[in-house]
Amino acid sequence: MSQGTLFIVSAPSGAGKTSLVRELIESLDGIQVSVSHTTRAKREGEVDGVNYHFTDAATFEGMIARGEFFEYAKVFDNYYGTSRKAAQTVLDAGQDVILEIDWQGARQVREQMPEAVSIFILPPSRSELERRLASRGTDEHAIIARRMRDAISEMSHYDEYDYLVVNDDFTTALQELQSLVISRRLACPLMSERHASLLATLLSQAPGVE
Ligand SMILES: Nc1nc2c(ncn2[C@@H]2O[C@H](COP(=O)(O)OP(=O)(O)O)[C@@H](O)[C@H]2O)c(=O)[nH]1
Ligand SMILES: Nc1ncnc2c1ncn2[C@@H]1O[C@H](COP(=O)(O)OP(=O)(O)O)[C@@H](O)[C@H]1O
Repeated sequence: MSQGTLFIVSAPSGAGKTSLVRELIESLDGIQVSVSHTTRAKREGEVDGVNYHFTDAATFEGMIARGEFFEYAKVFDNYYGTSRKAAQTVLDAGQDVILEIDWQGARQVREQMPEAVSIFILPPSRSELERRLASRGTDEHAIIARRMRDAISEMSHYDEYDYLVVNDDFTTALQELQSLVISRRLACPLMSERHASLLATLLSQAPGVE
């Protein structure tokens, strides 16, 4: 079975990547998001095993020691990481997989899988980023201030990515993400099995063709 494509999606906190990725996987078949592990506290409404695998630091460090992470990093003083199992299970099923990770994790993934496609999502302005962080209603003022400070260093890595999407109008940004996934699927070197068998038929027994 052919392997799916691995997409990396990064953005400063509050830019809208979780909302966009959720809509993207609902709107397209054959694509899933990998569920990360984290040591950060669960927010109201979040479900263990769905939004994240919520773990304590000792468990996370045990997984690091056993080499169970494909990538991991410390972000806002907490550990976040993608287990090898989480990403590989989806890819082996022939599905595309999205990793919602920070720039440090993105670097680790590119080293191991240079064919991964990376996308950076930008907010339309700093003030709108702050407004979104506040309007989400999930974080205290101090946490929002910390995320705003770290947003600039996260965004400074934009040029390590293959594509940039500005999340100003949500529908436009979603359409751009859909186009990136679809165009990757149509790319020749990643020919699907359907295209491979069509081409085998078209190019075989071609009587009279030089
Ligand atoms: N390296 C890495 N970063 C992650 C992973 N999961 C999430 N992150 C990063 O951690 C940041 C904080 O995530 P979170 O606390 O859920 O806040 P949110 O992005 O504002 O929803 C995100 O912006 C991601 O960039 C992961 O598995 N690996
Ligand atoms: N294009 C957009 N316009 C206005 N609000 C948005 C847009 N995209 C996302 N949001 C809102 O901004 C907040 C942060 O989005 P979220 O997906 O949680 O961001 P992230 O995962 O990048 O931290 C949420 O309340 C979300 O509904």
